[in-house]
Amino acid sequence: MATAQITVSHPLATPNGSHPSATESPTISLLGPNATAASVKLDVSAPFSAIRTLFDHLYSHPDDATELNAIYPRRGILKTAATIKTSSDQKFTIDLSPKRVALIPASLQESLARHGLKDILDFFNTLTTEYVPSILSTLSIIAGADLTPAHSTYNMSFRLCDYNPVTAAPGSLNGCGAHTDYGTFTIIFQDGTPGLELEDANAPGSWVPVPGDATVILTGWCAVILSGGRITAARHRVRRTPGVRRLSAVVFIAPDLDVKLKPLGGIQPTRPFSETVMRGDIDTEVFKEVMGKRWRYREGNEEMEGHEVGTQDDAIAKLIWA
Ligand SMILES: O=C(O)CCC(=O)C(=O)O
Ligand SMILES: [Fe+2]
Repeated sequence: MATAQITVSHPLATPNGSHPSATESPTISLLGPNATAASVKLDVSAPFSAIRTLFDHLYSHPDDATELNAIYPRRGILKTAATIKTSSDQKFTIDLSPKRVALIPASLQESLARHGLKDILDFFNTLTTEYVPSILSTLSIIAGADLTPAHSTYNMSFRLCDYNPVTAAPGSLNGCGAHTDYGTFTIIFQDGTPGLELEDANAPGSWVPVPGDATVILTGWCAVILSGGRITAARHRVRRTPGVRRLSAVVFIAPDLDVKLKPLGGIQPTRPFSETVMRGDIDTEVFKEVMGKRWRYREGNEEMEGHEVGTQDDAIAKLIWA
């Protein structure tokens, strides 16, 4: 296995949004004055032409899309709510994981392999074997406790996003509504098209654009909890430019499903967590279910009762903080 050298200089020593030059040593530069978001230089790039090919193939071959969706009948793999819903995120996604890939029938695997899937899966495999362990080690330094034992099963998912101009609301600027990812960390590859924005932690409601060619690591709620608040998580969103297509490839890494989400042993929390969290009542699986409902509502894939509508971050904040 290749070992990626990922080092982080002291967060405050790295100016906002600065990019390390080839000769400089940090290969990660933090996008803000804390550990919520970093722009990274990785020796792997996402195969965007294969990603475009796979989306276009599935749009023009509905039988293949139907067969692919059948491996996960509950919600499907290719999500296209934006073709009919104007208020949801105006994007299409392909949501995969190692478990789901294994369920794709061999004949469909072969056909999709030729239409981009092979290159895409090779990319995700390289990325996870070469980079995930070193990113976890780096985050462990910031957390002050070893995060790796809570990630022994590689609970991860792969998402391809197509912010396609042809949706129910072609003029809408809403590509992906404001949210904080639920897991430990997320790696986002972009096709060069801007749109991703981070909320300024010191000025909520104020959004900072990320350069369209940056590869970004964002931390999520599980990292916040396990690190006792030492790691904070960046809210982010994607704005569309009407008429412009944008593709992204995203890996979500979460703790193992049975990990109790509470500050890891030995960590003194930076602010008090709820009793529910401190008792260890919530494991990753339950947390994902709680958070997933609002997530799917925003993305147009699940309906909600009127009184339940609120931002997913408000609901999580209420659950985890004292
Ligand atoms: O497409 C992007 O750049 C980000 C997508 C995202 O934040 C997500 O799917 O959670
Ligand atoms: Fe996200």
